[in-house]
Amino acid sequence: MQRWRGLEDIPQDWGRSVVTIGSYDGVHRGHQLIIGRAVERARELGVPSVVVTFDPHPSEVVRPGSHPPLLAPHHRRAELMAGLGVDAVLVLPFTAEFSQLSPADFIVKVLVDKLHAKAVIEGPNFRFGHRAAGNVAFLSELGATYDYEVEVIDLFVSGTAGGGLPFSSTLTRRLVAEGDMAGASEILGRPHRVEGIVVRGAQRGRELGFPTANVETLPHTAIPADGVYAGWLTAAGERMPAAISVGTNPQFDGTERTVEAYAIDREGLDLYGLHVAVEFLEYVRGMLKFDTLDDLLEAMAGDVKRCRELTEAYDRENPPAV
Ligand SMILES: Cc1cc2nc3c(=O)[nH]c(=O)nc-3n(C[C@H](O)[C@H](O)[C@H](O)COP(=O)(O)O)c2cc1C
Ligand SMILES: Nc1ncnc2c1ncn2[C@@H]1O[C@H](COP(=O)(O)OP(=O)(O)O)[C@@H](O)[C@H]1O
Repeated sequence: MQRWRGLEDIPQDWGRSVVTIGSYDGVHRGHQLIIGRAVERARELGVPSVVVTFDPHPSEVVRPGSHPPLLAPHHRRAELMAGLGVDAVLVLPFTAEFSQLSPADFIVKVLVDKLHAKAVIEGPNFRFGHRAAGNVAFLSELGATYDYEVEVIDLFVSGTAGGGLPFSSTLTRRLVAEGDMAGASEILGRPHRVEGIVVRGAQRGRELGFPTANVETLPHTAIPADGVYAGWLTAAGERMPAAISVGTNPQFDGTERTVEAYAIDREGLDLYGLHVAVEFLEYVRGMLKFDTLDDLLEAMAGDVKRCRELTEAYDRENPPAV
């Protein structure tokens, strides 16, 4: 898959293509349907498929300080898109100047002049151009002039997550913020994951008998609500069942909010400085301040047992693809 960081990275001799445009944060199941259809249509037409996305998130430029928490960093989105068979991802720097482009100018500058769009695949709520004034009706209208077709894919509505609301990044962010990881997984099609470098903490975990890798997450990461979670810690290509703690460690009167993962039954790991991923399967309990340290230790032992059971059950039901 090709990755372009701006319009100037598109090869000069790039021919016609099938394009889909969006933030696609999280590449959730609704996104997967649209992107999957773009890949399929591209194959039918015998041309490559291109996903166009933005960095930073457009809302940050339109309303500074409003950058939403992200479900997946761009490199992870690219990995997921490559997995869907996408041929190229174009990440457009979303500048103040870019945000001023009218819907018609956006179409001409990006879709027509650069990507030579033959087909554009979007969800019904796609908006683009200055003040988000462009919609799929306008996009279709200009297709007659510029020789591209437009296909609109229905929004995916979930069974239960978020009470049956249409799948969206906003809904997924809300579920993550509430600690509803099962709901988030249902929309994403996989457990939510955060990543970053393992940094030093209070060096207390080892004394408690549960060393925890403290993960310095990337800016704007969607971090689940404070609490204890079952999930996995992936380091150096190995995915290990884990008990995860998110919070300020009230037991020790901490103030910094951390994401820490104890790889269950693993001893002697040295993870400092490694880039790791933490996946959240299920909420186990809230962050508490116990009366005694022994009470915390007893609770942690119970958490670990529960996390082991939950991750084992998940892996039994979802055997990894070979
Ligand atoms: C399974 C699990 C449950 C935890 N529960 C709590 C808790 O209820 N209250 C709390 O203050 N800290 C809790 N923690 C966080 C620990 O306080 C923290 O991991 C420990 O202080 C080590 O911190 P360090 O990695 O900075 O050394 C929990 C950690 C784990 C792994
Ligand atoms: N089973 C394990 N799970 C997580 N980290 C482990 C494990 N075993 C050893 N480690 C190492 O120990 C470190 C955590 O120990 P801890 O005492 O909590 O120190 P810190 O406060 O610096 O996180 C991790 O960063 C990792 O390098």
